[in-house]
Amino acid sequence: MNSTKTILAGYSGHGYVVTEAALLSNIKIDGYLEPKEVFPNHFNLNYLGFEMDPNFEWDRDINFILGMGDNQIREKLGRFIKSKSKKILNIIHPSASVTKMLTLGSGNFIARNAAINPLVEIGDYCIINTGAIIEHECVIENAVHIAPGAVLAGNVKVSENAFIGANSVVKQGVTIGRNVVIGAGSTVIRDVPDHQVWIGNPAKLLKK
Ligand SMILES: CC(=O)SCCNC(=O)CCNC(=O)[C@H](O)C(C)(C)COP(=O)(O)OP(=O)(O)OC[C@H]1O[C@@H](n2cnc3c(N)ncnc32)[C@H](O)[C@@H]1OP(=O)(O)O
Repeated sequence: MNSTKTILAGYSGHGYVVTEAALLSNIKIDGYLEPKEVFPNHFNLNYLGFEMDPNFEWDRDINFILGMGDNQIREKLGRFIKSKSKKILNIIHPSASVTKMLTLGSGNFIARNAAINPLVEIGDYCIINTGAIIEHECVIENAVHIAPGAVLAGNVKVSENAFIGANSVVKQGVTIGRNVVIGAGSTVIRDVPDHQVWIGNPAKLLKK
């Protein structure tokens, strides 16, 4: 009998979306982790404490699901969980259309109606959100969030911790730097250096 528990870390807005996708994928969630019990408890999950609590029992047989939307928090927790030699599941909504020719790390979430074409590489702890389109040969590094409806044309590279805003478009071959934020509805036609916020069409620097 398999006694491995599956536990969701982070049970609020984004966590609800991940929870629904997991349940639709027939993944049973044994409970959630938060600093405090969450009300209302929309999915009637069991409260199992907080992973940063010194009394948390790491020696149990646990697989984790990451439910937090913030890139840096998600990456930090993902690395911490891995340091405890625990597995972090990828959650893929059953309606997502995902190539078999995908290289995928762990702790990722691929949301409802996302589309991912061949030869894409995705690292760990990423969110490919609702209806996002990831075209051929894109490379997405760790802890990236591609927000709902965003389109990455072919051969785009998105570096660690970047956030590509809702409904934005990134032209083929463009590289997005680390910790970059692309504002909602932007069209990015040239490379964006690390640690910058760009907006508009064509996208331009808002701030560093
Ligand atoms: C499931 C989910 O919900 S996932 C989340 C999806 N959410 C998104 O995609 C939102 C992405 N975030 C944004 O677009 C934000 O507006 C940011 C990060 C680009 C900028 O945020 P802030 O730093 O707070 O900027 P702020 O709101 O002060 O605006 C600064 C200026 O930029 C303009 N601006 C802000 N965002 C945008 C945008 N997306 N496109 C065009 N102009 C913009 C503002 O009008 C303002 O211009 P002004 O100075 O002439 O008045």
